Amino acid sequence: MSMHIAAKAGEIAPNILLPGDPMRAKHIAETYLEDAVCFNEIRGMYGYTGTYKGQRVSVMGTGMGIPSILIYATELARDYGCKKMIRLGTAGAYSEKLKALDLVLSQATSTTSAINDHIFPGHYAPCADFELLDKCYHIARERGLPVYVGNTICNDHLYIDNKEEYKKVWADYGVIASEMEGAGLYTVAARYGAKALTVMSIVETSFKPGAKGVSAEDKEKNLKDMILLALDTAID
Ligand SMILES: O=P(O)(O)O[C@H]1O[C@H](CO)[C@@H](O)[C@H]1O
Ligand SMILES: O=c1cc[nH]c(=O)[nH]1
Repeated sequence: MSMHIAAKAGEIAPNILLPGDPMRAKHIAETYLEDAVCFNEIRGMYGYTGTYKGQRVSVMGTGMGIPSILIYATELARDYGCKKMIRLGTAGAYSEKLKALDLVLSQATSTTSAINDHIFPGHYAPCADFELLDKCYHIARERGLPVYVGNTICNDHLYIDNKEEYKKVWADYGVIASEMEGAGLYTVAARYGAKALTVMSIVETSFKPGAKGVSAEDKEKNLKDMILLALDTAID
């Protein structure tokens, strides 16, 4: 067991999905994994291991924000040997071409966080593992999913004054969407020799059509599409 994860050695699979929301981890395990066994309940951060298409896969929540995911991703990669770490989460649109429920694969991530300022003598550029990114993109295209790949921003805040002006600065330089954990995940994965990718669904956009008009059925289909995309990317 590590400081925040109760699993014994070998109870967590090398390939793991990492939603921010622990209840989403529970939903994925109960709905998409066979023979899922819970390996963590510490702090309500549920983690499960089961099988998908005959292969062992784990899923665990990470909480919100870089400090939270840094703790879990470090323990999973360093102490449990996780090798493929796929974050799946929700995001805000910065590019005008994105609409609600589009999928975004974070190729690289800018950040407002200072996590790396004390490690490097310059500015580190956290990026996705190319193999995972390439595989995920091609599966999404084969399935006809609305998928976009690009630089994203990992913010330390969700709420900010003058949000539209703030977004425009990043969007003017090609940043397409925002979330709050990816830079931590990509940095830790690199440090411990794991492959990482962030897959996101757009839930907030000030552009048309916005997220408010989206039906419950479309949301459910989008969640299912994203989970199956992440699972098929995660297996060997
Ligand atoms: O849906 P998740 O994975 O939590 O991701 C996004 O949603 C949360 C904010 O609502 C932040 O954690 C952000 O990164
Ligand atoms: O704008 C948004 C929406 C969801 N999650 C974020 O981090 N930002």
